[in-house]
Amino acid sequence: MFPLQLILVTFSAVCSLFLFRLFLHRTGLIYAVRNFVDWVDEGLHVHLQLKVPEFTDSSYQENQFFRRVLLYVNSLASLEDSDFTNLIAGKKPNDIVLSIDDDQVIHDLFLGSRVSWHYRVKRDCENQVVARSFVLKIKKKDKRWILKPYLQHIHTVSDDIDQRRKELRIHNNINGRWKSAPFNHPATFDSIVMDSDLKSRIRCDLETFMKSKQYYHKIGRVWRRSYLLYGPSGTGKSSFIAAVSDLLGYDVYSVNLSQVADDSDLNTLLLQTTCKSLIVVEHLDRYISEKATAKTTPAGFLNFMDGISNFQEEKIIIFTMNSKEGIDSALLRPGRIDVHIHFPNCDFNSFKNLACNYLGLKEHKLFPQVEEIFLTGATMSPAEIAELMLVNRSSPSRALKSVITALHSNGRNAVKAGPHLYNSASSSPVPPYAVEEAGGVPWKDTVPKEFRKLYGLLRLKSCKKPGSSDHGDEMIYR
Ligand SMILES: Nc1ncnc2c1ncn2[C@@H]1O[C@H](COP(=O)(O)OP(=O)(O)OP(=O)(O)O)[C@@H](O)[C@H]1O
Ligand SMILES: [Mg+2]
Repeated sequence: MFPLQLILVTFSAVCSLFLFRLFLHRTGLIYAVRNFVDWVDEGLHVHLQLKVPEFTDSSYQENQFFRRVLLYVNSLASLEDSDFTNLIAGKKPNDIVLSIDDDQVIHDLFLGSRVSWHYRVKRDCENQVVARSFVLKIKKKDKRWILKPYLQHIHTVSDDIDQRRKELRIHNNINGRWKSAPFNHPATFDSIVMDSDLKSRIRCDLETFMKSKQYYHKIGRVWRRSYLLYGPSGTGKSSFIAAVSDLLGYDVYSVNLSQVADDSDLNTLLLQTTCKSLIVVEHLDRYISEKATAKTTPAGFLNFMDGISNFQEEKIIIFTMNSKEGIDSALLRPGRIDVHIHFPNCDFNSFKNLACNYLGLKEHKLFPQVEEIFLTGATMSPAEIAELMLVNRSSPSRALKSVITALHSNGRNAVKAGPHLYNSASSSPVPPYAVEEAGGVPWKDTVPKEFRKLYGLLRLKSCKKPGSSDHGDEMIYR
């Protein structure tokens, strides 16, 4: 009898606690309780107040730190959670941003310590702003260990916001000089169709890189990262570069190697690039195969890559190729290329993503038919499929039928041409959208043995072609 009573009492206590919590939440009382606890906590500590005026008193010059604090405070999640704040139009169309209101106090948590920002605005009799300032309030006991890192943190965050907001530019080399223009490519990380797991790994890799200055310096490496994007034409490599530029807020320096006069020209161009930029060399395989017209020497090109690797801080370098076959392994070795990303032709999954993006379709009665055709080994590039969807967007059924017809004829051609390397998942030696850290061959674990054997044979054959070895000692263009 006794244990039953105990269970009943415990059960009713848990239920009452739960109901009480629910009541607090529903009525907003929990908010009042939290405010009260904060108020008591504030009263129990001695505080230090630091003023950040908009203008310096002496010379009436703009205080750059005020601008940084304004950016920082407006980005705080606690502003979103506050009782009242301003909504204003952002710089991009349809962009709405939060902005702190006169006399508002916003709290922030840094290294476990609570700090607050009070936004003070002085107005004249015509309601015009005369002076603005922020007052930072921190506990005196925390000052010694949080103030310096906190101010540094504000610098970093505001830099990051600045970087994302600035107008992106693309620089192209013409006659030994960079010519720049606004870069308004619409591709974003969300609009790129690729395996979602791989996409988030790449996004994470890029974002980690951005935050790793201190780590790189600690291990004595130059803060830069290089990527190789390889795959058939029209699979999204250039769109991906635009998406990376949009994600990081980095300008693009697109190196046109055929416009480079010689090695020293290439070197000078490199020195003229700014930090926080993407250096892009597209279609490197094509340039390498045109040995006769190449104006840089192999050593000059390796110097260019090493120049970025050894001296150029806060840069991302992206190379694109249609195929890695026949490329000298010295060019692709770890340290020169950190990450290899494969861009394959469409499989059924990427087709479905394109159908969702371009036609707004999540399901359709023709999907099983499309899947069957993909299973036969037929494939097309995302660019080809996207184009068919775009022109037929007013009728999704017509769009799908045209994709089916095109896949059928591609499939027939593919059968006539025999197996080729970059096909859908079933016939490709490299899984769709593979990513390899330099030196790694992850697909070995996932691809059936027979395909690896077949790929081995194909590689052997292609290696026998003169000058096509990717393991050879000799340089690939002379
Ligand atoms: N993975 C993809 N996701 C979304 N759109 C894509 C993708 N691949 C291609 N497209 C569409 O096809 C067009 C051409 O793609 P993109 O220029 O990026 O291909 P690429 O791989 O750079 O080709 P190339 O090797 O010929 O330079 C893009 O404008 C885009 O609309
Ligand atoms: Mg391209």
